Amino acid sequence: MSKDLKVLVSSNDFPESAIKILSDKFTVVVSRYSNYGESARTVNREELLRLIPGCAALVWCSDSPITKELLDAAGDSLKVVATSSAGYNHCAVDELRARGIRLSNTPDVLAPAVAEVAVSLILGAARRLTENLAQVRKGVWEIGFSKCLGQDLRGSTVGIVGLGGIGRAVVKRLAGFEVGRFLYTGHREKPEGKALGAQFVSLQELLRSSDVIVLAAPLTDETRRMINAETLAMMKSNAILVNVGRGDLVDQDALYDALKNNKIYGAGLDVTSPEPLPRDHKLLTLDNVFILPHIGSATVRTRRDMAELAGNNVVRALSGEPLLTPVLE
Ligand SMILES: O=CC(=O)O
Repeated sequence: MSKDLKVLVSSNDFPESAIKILSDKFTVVVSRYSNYGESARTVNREELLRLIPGCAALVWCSDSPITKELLDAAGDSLKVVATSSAGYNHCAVDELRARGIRLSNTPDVLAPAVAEVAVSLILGAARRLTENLAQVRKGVWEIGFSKCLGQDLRGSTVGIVGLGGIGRAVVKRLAGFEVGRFLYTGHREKPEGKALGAQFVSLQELLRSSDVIVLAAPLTDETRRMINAETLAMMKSNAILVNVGRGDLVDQDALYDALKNNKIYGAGLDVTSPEPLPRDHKLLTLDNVFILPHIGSATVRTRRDMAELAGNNVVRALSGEPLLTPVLE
């Protein structure tokens, strides 16, 4: 390891403790800009193109796409990309593979925080928080024996699509809500499912039986728009759909139609397509959707843990050791 090796950090808000992990060993170059907001992203793109030539590692701090243009500018010196995120659908995996560049992500460390947001979304949709909060703002409180009544989690069937770290953390957190039964679906039955008392079923069975459906799957060609007009039609009329994965898991036009026509009860979304969702988007006209601005992992501790894991992956890669959390070795 040597200070001759340069590491580029793609955003100016990367935690100090993670910068230190890198700067103890390498020369660290940090972008002057953040990646949040379209205008910052635009200037940051130029900044990164300017800074990346000669860098051995790139720490990526957002879910904006890593472009071929950036990888071309990096050239042969780039050995590893460490994305500070669990999802890596923005990471041009095929390009990295073709160039022999290693890739790491930050799974697991964010599962508890994302699961907390999943629980918030379930409660937000089940207890109709969008319309109830609007009542408070308007000064018109209409709660009676028939108006604005929500749904109980107690006794409900909760279906998890994708029993990875986040899915499992959701089940653990919901256990205290006296849920009736947990179902899950995915590529195969998992021993962890049994340990959690969750039953493995097909996607169709999960959609037909669940009162609450939590999408905790990565975005891949297989999962893209897995929730569409056809699969929404399989859901119960009291179903609540929660998405903490990626916006493109859901066909939003079909979701809008299902919510508008009360084909399902409600939705809670931490992720949308695009992000930010435009202020005039039709989903924002509905009372029965509770939307958050992609804050799943946004706690001080979790963002720091993610950043430090990304930093340690760079250290491992540049010392010729196996990555801690590899996507591409
Ligand atoms: O969405 C957040 C992540 O993938 O880390």
